[in-house]
Amino acid sequence: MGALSAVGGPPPVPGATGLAVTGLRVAFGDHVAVDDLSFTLPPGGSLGLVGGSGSGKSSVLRAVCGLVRAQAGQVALTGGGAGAAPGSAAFRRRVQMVFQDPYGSLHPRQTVDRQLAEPLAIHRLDRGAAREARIERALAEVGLDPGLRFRYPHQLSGGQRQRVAIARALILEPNLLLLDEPTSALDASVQAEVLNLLDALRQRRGLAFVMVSHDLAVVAHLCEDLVVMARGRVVDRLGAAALAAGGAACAETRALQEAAAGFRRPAPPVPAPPPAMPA
Ligand SMILES: Nc1ncnc2c1ncn2[C@@H]1O[C@H](COP(=O)(O)OP(=O)(O)OP(=O)(O)O)[C@@H](O)[C@H]1O
Repeated sequence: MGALSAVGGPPPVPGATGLAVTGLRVAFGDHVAVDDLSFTLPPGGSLGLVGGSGSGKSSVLRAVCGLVRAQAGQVALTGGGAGAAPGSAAFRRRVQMVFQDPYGSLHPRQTVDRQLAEPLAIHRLDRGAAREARIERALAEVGLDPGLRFRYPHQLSGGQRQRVAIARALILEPNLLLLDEPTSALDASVQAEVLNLLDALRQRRGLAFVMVSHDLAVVAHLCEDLVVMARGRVVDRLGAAALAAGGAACAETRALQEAAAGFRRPAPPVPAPPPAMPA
């Protein structure tokens, strides 16, 4: 990614869903990973969760979608999704997660077709022509060639695997995507393709995003707002434009900005113009 750039975000669409997390606490034994954490995501909005390693970012996403049990706090959908209670089938349909490592999140012995059909079967949406139509649409939406439909994960590139994982998340037509470092396992050029795909899907479908990333440039590119975490707590909240402008007031945010600047690759040298031909 290049310099940090702010995004405007799509206008809210009717039925767009948001998220309210209040007083969330997640502990693993004696270790408190998330401590009294609250944030809101407006319907159709996009929020980046950033912070150092071990600050609790992934635990927040896992608690929101019910993969880990929260010891305290509330998770509620707002906007069009209000009323779908955590744990209900309606919530599981509306909220989908995309993981960092598509190799780990896809079943190694199942074809793309089967991976995409499974959520449809769970939610009883696989009757008759609906199964075919949904699978074909999901593949097209993530730009995957229909010829890859009966391949296994090991027969795909890393970028193709992550597209399958995104298609699997989209096939139930969710309103909120939880993205846990969705591009960090990919090569830089493929990262940009997948980020552009996510951005386009968000605009097209009016999706809301919560995205965890180490990479401030990635988050600033895709998200309008950022929450900075340290030691399981929120220590800063700022807009992508403020992040791009630099000079955050919070020490943790500044440290992330400095780390991002330190890792930014220098621009490639501009080739010298060819020598002028004698007249
Ligand atoms: N299943 C688990 N069992 C025990 N401890 C866990 C578990 N999951 C996370 N932790 C611990 O909780 C803390 C927060 O982890 P978490 O993965 O949420 O952080 P993170 O900010 O996403 O880190 P990273 O950026 O390195 O992925 C860490 O100290 C981690 O070791």
